[in-house]
Amino acid sequence: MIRLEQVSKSYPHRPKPALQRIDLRVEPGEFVYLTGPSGAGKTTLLRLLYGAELPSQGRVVVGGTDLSRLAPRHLPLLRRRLGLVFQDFRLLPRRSVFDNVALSLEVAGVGRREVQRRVSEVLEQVNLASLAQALADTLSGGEQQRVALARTLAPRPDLILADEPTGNLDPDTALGMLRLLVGDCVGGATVLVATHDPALLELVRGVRVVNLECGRLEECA
Ligand SMILES: Nc1ncnc2c1ncn2[C@@H]1O[C@H](COP(=O)(O)OP(=O)(O)OP(=O)(O)O)[C@@H](O)[C@H]1O
Repeated sequence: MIRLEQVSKSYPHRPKPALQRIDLRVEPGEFVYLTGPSGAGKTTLLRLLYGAELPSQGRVVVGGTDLSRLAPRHLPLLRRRLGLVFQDFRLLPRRSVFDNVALSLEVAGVGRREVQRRVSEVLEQVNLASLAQALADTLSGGEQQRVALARTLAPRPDLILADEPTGNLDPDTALGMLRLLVGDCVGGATVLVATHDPALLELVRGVRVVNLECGRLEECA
């Protein structure tokens, strides 16, 4: 699903590269934690995977598409197969939970009936069915983050990239969120979760951990 070959990324006016000669393979359906201290290059790596940055050297291949060569006009097509989860999830505050999730399908051209069906299904999965008609800004932080996750899951992405998805959540709520990302509701998608928080790694065990230190990669047992 993901293949990075000798990928380096340097930013202008920065003495050190953000990423150095990274090799990484992630198989379809795999769940991977991407860890490392602040500034190690986690966000940069994710940005390369959704085409927000180009590598300075090396190849970035996502779902068979070489992003290092992709023309910008083809990016929207690739992004349709991706689901992004950020700490700053930006819901439409005065719209209902249902509408916030439905929008992600409507922009993809999904018909009304199918929108109804899929939004209901995904709200069940993230345990928000009872709040479907609530306005987004009346929800708790954890509930809002689950709406954001539902919005990401509804179009059934092949690859989910999450950057500090539990950043603002208390440990119990963070665990709930991670269980969703590891569980059935991602529908077999490949999931990459970036975090600098070691406590998060304790929450879900038995998953692959890939560690970045100063732009270099090491696999942890
Ligand atoms: N747009 C940019 N322009 C210049 N330098 C950047 C840019 N984005 C990131 N960097 C630099 O690249 C390095 C890696 O940053 P990055 O945000 O990828 O790290 P991170 O591991 O995600 O950190 P954090 O956990 O704090 O979010 C840092 O030194 C950062 O200052």
